[in-house]
Amino acid sequence: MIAILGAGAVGCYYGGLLAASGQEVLFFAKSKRAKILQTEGLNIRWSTHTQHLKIQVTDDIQRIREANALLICVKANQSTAIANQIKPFLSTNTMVLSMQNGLQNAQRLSEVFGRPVDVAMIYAALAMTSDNTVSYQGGGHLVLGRPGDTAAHQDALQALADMFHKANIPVKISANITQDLWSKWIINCAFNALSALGQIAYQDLMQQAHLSEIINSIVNECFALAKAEKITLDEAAISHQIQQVAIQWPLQKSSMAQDVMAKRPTEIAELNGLAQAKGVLLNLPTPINTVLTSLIKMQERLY
Ligand SMILES: NC(=O)C1=CN([C@@H]2O[C@H](COP(=O)(O)OP(=O)(O)OC[C@H]3O[C@@H](n4cnc5c(N)ncnc54)[C@H](OP(=O)(O)O)[C@@H]3O)[C@@H](O)[C@H]2O)C=CC1
Ligand SMILES: CC(C)(CO)C(=O)C(=O)O
Repeated sequence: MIAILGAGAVGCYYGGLLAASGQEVLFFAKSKRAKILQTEGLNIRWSTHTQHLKIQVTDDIQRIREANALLICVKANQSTAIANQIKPFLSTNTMVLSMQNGLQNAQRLSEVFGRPVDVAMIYAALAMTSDNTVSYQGGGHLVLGRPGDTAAHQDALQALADMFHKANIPVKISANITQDLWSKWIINCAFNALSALGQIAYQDLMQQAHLSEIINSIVNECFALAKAEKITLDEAAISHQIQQVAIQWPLQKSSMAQDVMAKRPTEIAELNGLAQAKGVLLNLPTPINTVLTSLIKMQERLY
């Protein structure tokens, strides 16, 4: 059984596609959402039509013990709490995959579980538009890896890749997971907080010269942090990907924009807040990441 922990945008989209491919999937959700999903089913809203799926859902965390694969789809700021909650029920054979943004999820989860955890970087634009509807705005491919990987772990990654391939989800196993994690993290630092503060979609964001200048500054601060940590990045490729975000997902607002709109705690500490923290440690200036972190924290105080 594939366990989907967290029936939000990412959990519902990827879990829904895995279930639609005929694989056994059990969604773990909080009781209100579990009830709605179990009785009314899950909708995936594509641009042309809405796909309706009957799915299996529970709020009984103990059933994690039945899982062959566990996909962690809660926000990164909930990783440690949820890991402690499920640890007593997690079988030693269960493959664990973090499907979250941020640089620190695998390390956090593996510290609690006492074993390695794989990560998936998600290049998709998704949003919940009701308790049982996820709206797809584009993309969808995954990049998988295990931080600190050695060849011995390739079988587990291949098994996870096969699981996604069966559902026609494009997957790449990373040749350099640290580099890929940083690249995705920089993209999130560039867009998530700005989109949240302005409740602005990526196309509108990039069309405004003063905002794209801020994005350049955020990215340059992150590049300097990477250099100081001796992480080799393909800076031109990341800058290109940043331009592509507005082209591929013009109407998407970041997952942080969705959090602010719903008055939920954000992942700011994992994104621009982490850049700020790294800057302090490395004695490097990160003024723009620091200001964005403060502004998002002020938003959170207004809830
Ligand atoms: N949305 C997107 O397009 C993308 C998101 N991501 C990343 O994916 C990760 C997931 O994001 P996303 O799906 O958007 O977030 P959502 O907030 O939509 O989903 C997270 C879900 O987990 C649930 N949850 C939290 N704690 C528990 C718990 N103890 N038991 C069961 N369920 C729980 C939440 O419920 P509740 O809200 O009630 O707390 C919520 O439904 C994040 O790291 C995000 O940055 C990455 C790429 C794209
Ligand atoms: C890929 C992207 C930028 C899509 O919106 C995302 O990761 C997020 O919103 O958190």
